[in-house]
Amino acid sequence: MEEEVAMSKFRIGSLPTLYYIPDFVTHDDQIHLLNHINQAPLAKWKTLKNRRLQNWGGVVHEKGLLSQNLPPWLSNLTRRISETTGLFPSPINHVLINEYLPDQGIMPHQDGPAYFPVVAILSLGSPAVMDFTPHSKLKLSDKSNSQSQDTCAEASEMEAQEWVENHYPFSVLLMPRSLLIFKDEAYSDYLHGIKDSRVQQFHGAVNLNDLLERHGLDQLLNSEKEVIETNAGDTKTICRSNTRISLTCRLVLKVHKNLFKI
Ligand SMILES: O=C(O)CCC(=O)C(=O)O
Ligand SMILES: [Fe+2]
Repeated sequence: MEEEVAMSKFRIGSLPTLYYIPDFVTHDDQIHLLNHINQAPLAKWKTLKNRRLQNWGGVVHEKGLLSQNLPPWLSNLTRRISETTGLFPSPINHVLINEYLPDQGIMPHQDGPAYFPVVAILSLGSPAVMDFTPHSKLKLSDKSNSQSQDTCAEASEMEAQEWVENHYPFSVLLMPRSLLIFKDEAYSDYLHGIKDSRVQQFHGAVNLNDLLERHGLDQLLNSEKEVIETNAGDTKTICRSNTRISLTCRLVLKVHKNLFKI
């Protein structure tokens, strides 16, 4: 609970479990991290259809993590994330590094069941807009399965309707060097994804007011040349011109020591 109080100043939007920490790492830290990521052997990259990724900490299976120690340049970062947020019950042991070219993104998805339901994502390079979409299908079928046939059908339908009415899609503007954290409801009731387009709109982003309060629009526009305002302030877009690198830091509670080198 104490940690949630410490984190409360970083809460964004209407969900109690979504946090955004601007400038979590310095410009020098960003260069240092990017150097390590870019110096990794080519074989460390796994190329998917619409992005490349590096997997650190071991292999995640349904039954847990076949763990490998994180290198110090990553464990220094994950230790800081744990200490600052106080939201991880034991040290973060897995980091996925995603690389996106300006027209690449990630499909709406929910993170796998092997992870403890808290995720911290550090953004580096180009900004991006992350969209959160209520996960209604699963939620509704969960509810209808758990109710006993006819007697509860009506109550269940009302509950489902209420659930839909209380869950809205929203987006978050992920600026370079920021840390996004989401857990519990934001983790389980929403899919998250990034559109695979170079131009992304962010005028409805739930952290926009915080960013504007902190930087002012002029500074935001000037500091990141990819952030653009058009139409007399109505439409705000980013136009990604560089690579974005994200570090998704998570915890797998069930760990098997990996005896084999991978
Ligand atoms: O790149 C990001 O910001 C999101 C990555 C993500 O959702 C994941 O690795 O599961
Ligand atoms: Fe994810």
